[in-house]
This record gives sequence, structure tokens and C-alpha cells, in this order.
Amino acid sequence: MTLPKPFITKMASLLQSESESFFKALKEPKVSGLRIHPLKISKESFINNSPFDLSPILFYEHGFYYNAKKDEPGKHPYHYAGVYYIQEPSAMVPVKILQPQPGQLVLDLCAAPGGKSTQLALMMKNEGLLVSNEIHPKRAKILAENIERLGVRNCVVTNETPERLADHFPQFFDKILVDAPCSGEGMFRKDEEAIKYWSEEHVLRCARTQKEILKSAYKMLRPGGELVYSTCTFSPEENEQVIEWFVENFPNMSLMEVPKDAGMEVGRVDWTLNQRKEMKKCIRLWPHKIKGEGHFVAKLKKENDEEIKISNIKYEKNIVKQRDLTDFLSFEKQVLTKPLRGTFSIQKQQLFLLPEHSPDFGSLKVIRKGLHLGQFKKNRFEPSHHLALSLSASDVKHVYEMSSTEQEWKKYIRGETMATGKDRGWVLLTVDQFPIGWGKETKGILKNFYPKGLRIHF
Ligand SMILES: C[S@@+](CC[C@H](N)C(=O)[O-])C[C@H]1O[C@@H](n2cnc3c(N)ncnc32)[C@H](O)[C@@H]1O
Repeated sequence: MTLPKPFITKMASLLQSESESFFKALKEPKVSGLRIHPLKISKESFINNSPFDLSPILFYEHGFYYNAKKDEPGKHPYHYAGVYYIQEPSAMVPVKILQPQPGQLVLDLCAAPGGKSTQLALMMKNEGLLVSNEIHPKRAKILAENIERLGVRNCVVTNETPERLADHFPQFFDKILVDAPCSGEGMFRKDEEAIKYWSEEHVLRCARTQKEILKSAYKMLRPGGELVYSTCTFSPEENEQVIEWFVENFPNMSLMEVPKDAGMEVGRVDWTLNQRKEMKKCIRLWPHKIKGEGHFVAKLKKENDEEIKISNIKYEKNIVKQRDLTDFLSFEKQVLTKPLRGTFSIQKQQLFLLPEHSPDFGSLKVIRKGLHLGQFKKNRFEPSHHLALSLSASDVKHVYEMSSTEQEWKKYIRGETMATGKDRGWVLLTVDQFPIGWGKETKGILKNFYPKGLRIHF
């Protein structure tokens, strides 16, 4: 790895005597981590049942380091079953600091590919509303796929600009995460592109964008609400200086103290323009101080001193008529062990189960509205992959069990038809009890419903 010269000069001057260990750490291999889906598996069970060489991430209870030289968790069936999400360890910290609660209204404003959104939803135990927004259409699609793979039920995925969202949702959210686009200096060990793309101008451009995004986030935060700002870069211009600008321009935003784990450093007052002491409340994760690529995190609260506007946001009502659900209800009766409850929504023959408190999104571009249950076809209902991954084996009447230690699951992921010798209709396929997708059995043959776009040819 060849670091840009101006970056070396700048970091050497900022870090002084510490810079030697910083640059040494950047020459070491990246660390690799994954975060388990705590609603699907416990830590103990994961340690006992996964074949990986794991060690716990001390600053995140559901996180593990794995040995990237030996293990490929991205190719294990548990990955396709959404049992974990592969995530850089220090990227697990911002959501831990935001502490979203079940039932809250939460926004992830810069959400793709979905590491932090999936973490938010699981901490919320799939209860309440999570709006996960991504400005770039292709990345928004990847975000929706990860939301699906982890079986998240309470998330609406949008593809919008922060400004348009802010016009629609004034003072609406209890908690907002701004995991901002940044110059990615903390990506240097894992992504050569980040090095190629780096320049002082890029750092300053990112800082301007970050401030614009924060202005929109501010509008959407309710009085008393909390916001976490994070980046995976080291430059003060994108970190302490952005937060300093934020509290100076929005005086009812105040920095909150957050608990720091071993190895986490405080924000640098001496790297700000106006030496504001409260910048110490920010957190810095450095690759030479913790086992991770590095992050910056700040938590702020919107004080109540602003006039509270009555929000005129409308909520979605259950306008789907029972007769429109006939085919779904007969599917539900035949296949599921208990009915799904909540507010349904139908769009172009697609059926969704909305999160609680789901607002009307007006003309905003919505990619996925809650749990996608499936599609109405002529006189029948076809369940979705999202539904399969949101269920547990006990939620369905018929299961076809596979084992992670045998090769059969690969046939399924390749999209092959399988001979099961049974005739049970819709069947949920599982790997070691974890649902991985649907199949439809007729006359001893199971037709494969693993989505075509996700099939892999091993
Ligand atoms: C650091 S990444 C987010 C990573 C994500 N939170 C996760 O944990 O998987 C920042 C995201 O912001 C998006 N972005 C870029 N420019 C933006 C802008 N002007 N407004 C909002 N989001 C933007 C990028 O497309 C990118 O997906």
C-alpha cells in the first residue's frame, strides 16, 4: 500500500510522536469481523456451531473477529440465511452508542449497504419504525437485499436526498444515525480505491456534504431526540470540525457523554477551529489503539427549547380489504402455524406488512415498505424470499431440513430442483434450523424458489 504523500505529512503533523505506531498499524493486514443476528442465534450457540476461528470483539457484545486467511464466512450457508452480517469491527460502535429502542422512530440517513441499518433493526427487536435511506439507486437496492437477507421486519427502505426526506418528516424521528459519506481514510487497509480517491480537496468536499446532511438531519429530529454522527475517516475537517460547526450553528444541539471502551480515545479539542472543550465527548477509534480500521463517533441531543411544531404527518391506515387478501389468507392457513398480524399494504400485486407507526411516504421514493410478504399471481399467492428469512422453522407447517456440513444446501443455492419424495406444497428450507428460502413440493419434486438474482454457481 502506498499512502498519498500529503496524507502522510498531515497525519505526521497531527499525531506527532504517535504517528509512527499509526503508520505501522496501516501496514498491517486489515481486521475482519462479523456480527451475529441475536434474534436468530445466541453467542454461545454460534461459537459452538459455526466452523470459524472466532474471537470476541470486546467493544460489541454480538461481534466476533474471524480469521480471514482461513475462513470465508461470506460463502457459508449461515450467511445466506442471515445468521450474521460481515462488518468491520469499529463500524459496530455508532449504533451501540445510538442505543435505538424497540418501538422508537429511527432514521438511518446514509444507509447502504446496510451494516448499521441491520444492526439498528435488530437492536430494536424488529419493533417500531426504521427508515433506511440511501441516495444512490444502485446502493439502495443492495441495502434492500441486506434488509431482506437479515429478515428485518420493521424497515422502510427509501432512495431519497436528505433534503426531500427532511421536507416530509419535520421533527419526526426519536433517533437519527448520520453515518456520513467521507474520505474513507479508515478504509485504506481494505480498499485501494479509497487511497486512489483521496486528496485534500476531497476531504474538504466531504466536509461540505456532511454539513448539508446534518442540516437535514437536524430538521427531522424531534425535540428531545438523539443523533449519532459517524465517519470512517481520521481528518479533523470531517470530524471534530464538522461537529463544532454543528453545535455552533444549531445551539440547541448539545454533545452527550458516551461510555468509552478500552482503547477508545476522546475527540481532539486541539484539532478544532475554536477549541471547544466539549469535543472531548466525541470518540475516536484508531487502528493502532483498538483492533479495528478506525471510526469517529459523536452523539448529540436536541434540547427541548425549540417551539414544538405539531407534525401533520399522516399514518397509513389499513385500507386493504379482506377480499383482496383471500389468496394470501389461504396461503397463510395452509403454510403458517400462526397468522401474521398488522397493517397490510398492496402495491402492484405485491403484499407488504407495514412496520408499526408507518407514516404515509407521499411522493418519496420507497424501495421496500416493511416486510415484503409476496406477490399475488392469478388465483394464488407466492411467498417472498423476505418472508422466508423473517420466519423461524416453527412458524411453518412444512420444513425441509438441510445440514451445513453436507453439500445439499449448495444445490438449493444454485437453484436446482430437488427430489424430496413428498407432496406438501409450500415448504420452508432450512440449514441447521435456519430458514434459507422457499420451495414448492409436488409429486415428490421440490421446485426451487431461491431468487434467481441471488443464485450462486459454486
Ligand atoms: C459510510 S457510507 C454508509 C455505510 C452504511 N451506514 C453501513 O453501515 O453500511 C455513506 C453513504 O452515504 C451515501 N451518500 C453519498 N452522498 C450522499 C449525500 N449527499 N447525502 C446522503 N447520502 C450520501 C453514500 O452513497 C453511502 O452509501
